[in-house]
Amino acid sequence: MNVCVIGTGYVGLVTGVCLAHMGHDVICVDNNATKVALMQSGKSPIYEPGLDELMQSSMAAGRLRFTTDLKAGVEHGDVLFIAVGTPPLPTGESDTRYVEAVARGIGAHLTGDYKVIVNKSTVPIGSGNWVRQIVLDAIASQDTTHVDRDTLAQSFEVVSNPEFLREGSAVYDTFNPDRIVLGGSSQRAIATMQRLYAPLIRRQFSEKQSLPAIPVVVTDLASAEMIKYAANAFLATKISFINEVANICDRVGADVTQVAQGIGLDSRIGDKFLQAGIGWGGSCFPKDVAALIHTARDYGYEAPLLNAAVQTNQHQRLLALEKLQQMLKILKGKTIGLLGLTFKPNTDDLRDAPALDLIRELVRLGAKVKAYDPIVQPGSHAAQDERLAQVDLATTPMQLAQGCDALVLVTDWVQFQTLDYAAMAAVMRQRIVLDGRNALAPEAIVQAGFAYMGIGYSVDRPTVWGINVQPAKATVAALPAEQVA
Ligand SMILES: NC(=O)c1ccc[n+]([C@@H]2O[C@H](COP(=O)([O-])OP(=O)(O)OC[C@H]3O[C@@H](n4cnc5c(N)ncnc54)[C@H](O)[C@@H]3O)[C@@H](O)[C@H]2O)c1
Ligand SMILES: O=c1ccn([C@@H]2O[C@H](COP(=O)(O)OP(=O)(O)O[C@H]3O[C@H](CO)[C@@H](O)[C@H](O)[C@H]3O)[C@@H](O)[C@H]2O)c(=O)[nH]1
Repeated sequence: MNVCVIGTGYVGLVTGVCLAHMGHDVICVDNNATKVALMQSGKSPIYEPGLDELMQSSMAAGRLRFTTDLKAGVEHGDVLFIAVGTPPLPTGESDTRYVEAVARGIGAHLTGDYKVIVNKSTVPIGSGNWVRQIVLDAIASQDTTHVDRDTLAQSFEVVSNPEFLREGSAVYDTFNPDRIVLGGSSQRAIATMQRLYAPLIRRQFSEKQSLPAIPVVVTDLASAEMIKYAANAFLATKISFINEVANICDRVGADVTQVAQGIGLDSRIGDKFLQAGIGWGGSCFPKDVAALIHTARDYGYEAPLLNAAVQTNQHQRLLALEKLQQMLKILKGKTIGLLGLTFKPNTDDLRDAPALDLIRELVRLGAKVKAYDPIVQPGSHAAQDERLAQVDLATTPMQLAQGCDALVLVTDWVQFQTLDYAAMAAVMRQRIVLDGRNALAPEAIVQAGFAYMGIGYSVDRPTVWGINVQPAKATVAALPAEQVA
């Protein structure tokens, strides 16, 4: 089928590339000419494992093109995906101006051939009908000579098809979704979408044909839109829940990693998204939970559970600061080294990253902040972010450790598990590791000469400190087990 994807951020680009890999003929449109030129040269503007290779092979096969020309894209596509950003406004409400601009642009270029307009962006409940109206308004003001306006008005339908991919595993997630959600009232539009996704649903394009077909949820527009918000809100709440349990573990002397394992084995709970740490961030959870709370408020409902999930997260995101203060007391003049900056591993995305809150507060308290991130390297695009202006970016973990009073693991990049911590300890001023993701082996870190703190770890494990442990006791606790009498 002929497909047009408008907006080539994480979602648009990955959707376009994967649909091309499935055999469709895809044009991706973006209004950022620099980005389009980069993609035309076969390079992805985002860091996403596996994307470049797939992109280049589909381009070579002639099934994937990039342009700034919306008209060409609209004329080409039987299915037109809207995949532009919906960032948060200061009120928490979703900023839908980019979706609106694209819907207007589509309406201005419709040809009279049947097209399905797909809301792939995460949009407020009710946006499907709103997009339809914007397209109709644009048709009404279209300067058409070739097709009458009634024909144009009947030539399209709107479907909601929310996206559930995660950054860092976006390609894998697109080819292996847990479900596909299609919202709309037109049988023809839904059938078109099912035809589009048929190779994916039956996994016909890959070697994974023996796996069961991917479930397709067909529903109305509003329910499809709500499924997206409810999924993200549930996952964010689940993380806030385990973080709250971790904070209690810290106080009572239990180990949250063991607790997570213990509850996760209950199939009603499940073992995913139970990793306690310094809070959830990224381009989606914070903005989507805020948008759902805002929608609830618009309808006179306060959504107390969602508000509590956000509140717990706000506390969690500054927990590292609290723990550093417990250990180092005065942070003014101290040097803190951050291991990782991005909101999660395998992405260069800094949107709403917990590291940014931590940097802001450490700088405010007079600490010097250094950071090492495998992707956000000095000179990289991501490193230009003005919120990193006061951060001394290191090019190696050793360079990071030099002169630090403490290291904080902020992002659980897998390579941080196997750094030469003994060598790093040797060049530090004080030897403290605060593992903000519970990603390291505490015993190995202590053996390398560090005092180790996790999030929600038990004090009865001799090598680990909890938040309520006084420094004197903690010094003893950090010694190798045989020396703790
Ligand atoms: N990032 C994710 O992991 C993810 C996952 C699921 C859903 N979503 C949702 O998908 C949507 C897109 O998110 P993203 O992170 O890919 O966004 P993004 O901000 O990374 O990218 C948006 C792209 O749209 C382009 N654009 C803006 N206005 C345009 C216009 N008028 N015409 C053409 N192009 C235009 C921008 O240049 C940019 O390249 C959002 O609603 C988001 O909530 C994101
Ligand atoms: O057990 C966990 C799991 C995640 N996180 C944090 O939660 C945030 C989000 O992580 P993740 O969900 O893996 O990343 P995203 O790429 O933001 O993906 C989420 O947001 C996307 C955008 O809506 C959705 O499509 C995905 O389904 C949803 O998982 C990150 O800061 C993680 O560090 C934890 O703290 N503990």
